Amino acid sequence: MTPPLVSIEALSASSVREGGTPVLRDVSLTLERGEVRGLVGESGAGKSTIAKALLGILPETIRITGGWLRFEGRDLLTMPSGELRAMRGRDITLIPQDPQTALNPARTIEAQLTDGLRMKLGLRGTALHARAIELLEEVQIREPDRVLRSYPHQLSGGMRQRILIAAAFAPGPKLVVADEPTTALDVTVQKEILRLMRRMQERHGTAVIFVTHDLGVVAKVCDSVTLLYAGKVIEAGTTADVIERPQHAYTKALIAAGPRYDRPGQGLEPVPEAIFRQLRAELAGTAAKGAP
Ligand SMILES: Nc1ncnc2c1ncn2[C@@H]1O[C@H](COP(=O)(O)OP(=O)(O)OP(=O)(O)O)[C@@H](O)[C@H]1O
Repeated sequence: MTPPLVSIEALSASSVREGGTPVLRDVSLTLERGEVRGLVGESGAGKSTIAKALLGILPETIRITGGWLRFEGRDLLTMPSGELRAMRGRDITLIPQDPQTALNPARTIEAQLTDGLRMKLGLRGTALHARAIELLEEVQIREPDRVLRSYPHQLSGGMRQRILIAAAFAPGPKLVVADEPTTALDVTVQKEILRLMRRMQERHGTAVIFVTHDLGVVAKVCDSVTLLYAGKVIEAGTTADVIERPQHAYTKALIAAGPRYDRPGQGLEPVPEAIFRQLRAELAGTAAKGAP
């Protein structure tokens, strides 16, 4: 039987910097080929830690204390670093949060876009240039020749994010990790970028881990969702199930808190303090269960 594309089993991690504070608590999730899964939670929930673990770029100050992280059945945590490096940027790519800082201000778009194509796909010369043009056309950038000659500061945030999306899909990856790819953009541009991401994902059949704090974004682009709080999975399922029939009080409160793309103007209730008390009690229960 083919293993899922990504399989995370009982993954636990702690922060060395914060005196051993748990960062992930027994997190399990799977991602099938072509599936788009939202990883949702507020700041500090552990979303980026999971994303970084998948890309093999966890900082030394975060230590994995248990569990498995498999990609096509192979454990990424024990994979030799050379293999992991070869896989990163080819089989697993990243769309970063902030298009402003992700691009080098001193190099043209063409120089940056073609780096990956040269290294990962071995393209050279006119074939390289032609592929760069094609990529920009695919993300609906007009005048791609001019854009390739530009420097990042000459382009808008939305244009820069389109370029990073093109770069992430260029090597034909099996998995794209999108780390809050629309947070730094204004609302109208956000919607365009979400539509573009979904179109690219469908066209290429790529699986996506979509990191976001916004359930509205999940409703728009994700097939499934895993909701985290303080490193623990609170609720997971298909997007339709979780949004239409949330089981946990925290999920219900987040949905009420909005913003909801499908119900503009509704919501915006803050999450009640009683729900955070309940979450903290549940976390204390987890810690007690895990203790020797
Ligand atoms: N480099 C690091 N070293 C040690 N601990 C870290 C590091 N980065 C984050 N942490 C801790 O790990 C926990 C989870 O952080 P993480 O960045 O994964 O959350 P997040 O859900 O992605 O939040 P955000 O939306 O703010 O990015 C937090 O308690 C944080 O303090």
